[in-house]
Amino acid sequence: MSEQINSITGTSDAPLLSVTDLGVAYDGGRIPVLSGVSFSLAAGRTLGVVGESGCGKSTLAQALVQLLPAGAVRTGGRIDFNGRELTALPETALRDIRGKDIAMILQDPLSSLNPLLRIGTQIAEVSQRHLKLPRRSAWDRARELLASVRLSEPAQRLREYPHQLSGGMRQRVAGAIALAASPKLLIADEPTTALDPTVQVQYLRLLKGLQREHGFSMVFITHDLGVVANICDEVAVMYAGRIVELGTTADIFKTPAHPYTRALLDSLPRIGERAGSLRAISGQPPRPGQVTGGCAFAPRCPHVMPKCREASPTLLASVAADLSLDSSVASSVASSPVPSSPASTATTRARRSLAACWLTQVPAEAHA
Ligand SMILES: Nc1ncnc2c1ncn2[C@@H]1O[C@H](COP(=O)(O)OP(=O)(O)OP(=O)(O)O)[C@@H](O)[C@H]1O
Repeated sequence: MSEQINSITGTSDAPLLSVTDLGVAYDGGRIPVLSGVSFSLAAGRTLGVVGESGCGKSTLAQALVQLLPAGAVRTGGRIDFNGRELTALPETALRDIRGKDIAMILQDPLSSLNPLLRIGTQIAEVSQRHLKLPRRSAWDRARELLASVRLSEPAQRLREYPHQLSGGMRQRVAGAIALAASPKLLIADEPTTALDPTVQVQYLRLLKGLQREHGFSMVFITHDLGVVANICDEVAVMYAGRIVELGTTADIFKTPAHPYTRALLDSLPRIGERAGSLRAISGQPPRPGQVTGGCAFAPRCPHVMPKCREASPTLLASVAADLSLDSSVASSVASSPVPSSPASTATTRARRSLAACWLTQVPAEAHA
């Protein structure tokens, strides 16, 4: 599976991060919240993880650093990072990796910053701990990091406390802390959601610039496809705890295959529309534990077929769905071992992405 996914990203290098068939469940393992999640990410690339609220994005972020909340357990799968299987490491080894090789930026920096400690102390302690810098050098580095996240008067900011800064400034401090030990992977969980739109744009530019400079990979979690378009090389679209479409940002935006991806794109405001006029997708996503068999999106899908309610499709090679195809043509695309005539037409639009949808799947040989 990961070999196939790598071929989508267009990178031949061994991935920095590889997630295979990851499952997580709450309530001591009884309520599945992530199922069969697989993807890989090469060095220096950014994967956007996108989906509506409650689809499992933050749970995935927590699972990546092996910091699931109480009551949640990994039910299967593995996570490989930088040549090591994270899911097999003891907690002591994980503690060395978190904050050093893998850093996180969360939506609300107040929840990650200590209100009682000066900004400088909080940044310096990361490089003291993980890079073993002496205190003086760690403070010098903290000042440089504050300058690199474009915080004005860095020397003065070092002596301030989180409450003395605006939300945008605090998020820059969170960025400086995340970069303090030169991580290979940055996981950013909705880092711009709480910021004003203009500050959001500045912050995304900053992150992209820092990534170019330092070369880290990013998993960027967001419900906002507009943000994805700005910052991500690849996109994983999540629905009800599964990845339903995975491909390059260009493919996902130009030729979305999964009806849910289309619905997300259709919900974006169009040029000329009033700001805030986001069209909601009708219906609600299922809550964890409510998914019973079949495709979880079937109850909301305008292209649902009987098969969709019977069995859950896995993430397989897809064509850019011509959703005007009637369902008989669509099912021939899905089930024919050698593409028949209408399917051949469809395979001319075959592209390098995966989708978990009966309507859009084609046999692997059609991609040759
Ligand atoms: N500690 C918990 N115990 C039980 N269920 C939980 C817990 N934390 C989250 N959940 C449920 O797991 C599902 C996935 O939550 P998660 O926070 O990962 O989704 P999300 O996509 O990040 O949503 P949002 O965008 O709103 O943050 C949700 O239905 C949520 O209610």
